Amino acid sequence: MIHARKLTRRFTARRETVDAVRGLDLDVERGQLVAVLGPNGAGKSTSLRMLTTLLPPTSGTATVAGSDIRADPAGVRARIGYVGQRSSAGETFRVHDELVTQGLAYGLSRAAARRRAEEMLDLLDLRAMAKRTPGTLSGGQRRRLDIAIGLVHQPDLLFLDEPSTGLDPQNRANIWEHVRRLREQYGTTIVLTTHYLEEADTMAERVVIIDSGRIIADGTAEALKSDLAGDSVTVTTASEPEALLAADVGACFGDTTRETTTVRVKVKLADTALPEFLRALAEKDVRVVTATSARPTLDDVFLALTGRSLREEEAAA
Ligand SMILES: Nc1ncnc2c1ncn2[C@@H]1O[C@H](COP(=O)(O)OP(=O)(O)OP(=O)(O)O)[C@@H](O)[C@H]1O
Repeated sequence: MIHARKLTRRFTARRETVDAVRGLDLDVERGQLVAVLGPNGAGKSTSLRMLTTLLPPTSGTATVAGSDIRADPAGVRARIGYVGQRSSAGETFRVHDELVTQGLAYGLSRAAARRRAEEMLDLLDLRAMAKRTPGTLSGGQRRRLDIAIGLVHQPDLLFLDEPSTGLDPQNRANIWEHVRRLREQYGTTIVLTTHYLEEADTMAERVVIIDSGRIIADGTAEALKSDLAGDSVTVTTASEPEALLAADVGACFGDTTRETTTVRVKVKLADTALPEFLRALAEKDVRVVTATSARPTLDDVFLALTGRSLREEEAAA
């Protein structure tokens, strides 16, 4: 569905240049649900805008839904849907009429546009709002309308730029529910950007992490977490000298850090490492007060790769 090679985009504004995307190589197969994750300014939107032909690349090539983004942008646009960060719905038409109008704009016959509008009202649970104007919809409903508009021409591939940003947790979950339904019913390939680590982790089958215009990790959330971050086991000891001893023992298991009486060890699999570690500590007469194990998050993956916390950067932004 997508084959991008060395895509770059440089912006020049007021004599300042920004290399927003620096050599994007990406292959997405039909039917995949891919979440593109990264901090503010990482280049997510710019990448999507190049792949959707909204922005010409500075260099590089890409084939999207069978057409070259430079040689045949119209061919790309005919077969993809794109839902940007800003709402694409106007304010004057009612929801149903807006969907029909968008269908006509894509060249559907009036009958086909009506049929498709009906389908979209059901798929995105918008039927109760069919006669309302977009201005009267809630944030979540409006987002669903944007997605419905992006799907009117039945694209094989849908790009969603931060579909759940700005929504409360319940509406975010609801958007994901609809994204999943879309995939199950139509087999649509979906590429979306998100800031939400937990969403990318639990909802997408593939996570592409972008930082400073480059892909720094690509795989299933599980694989990224176990390959790049690993589990950890943490013990607190009864005294600081015992923690020093525990840190020595921990070093035999993996990278170990200590803070006063707390010792944290990175391990491959915490479930088996924790009892072994505790046995080794008992042999050295180290008195363990608490013992916990933790699975990594995608933030730990980002931290391992960049030395920065995505969560903290988002909070600061
Ligand atoms: N039209 C433009 N002119 C100049 N710089 C731009 C332009 N568009 C984007 N940039 C810069 O390119 C970089 C990447 O921006 P982009 O919007 O792709 O990031 P992003 O990962 O989507 O961020 P966010 O999560 O905040 O939407 C940023 O440094 C941004 O300021």
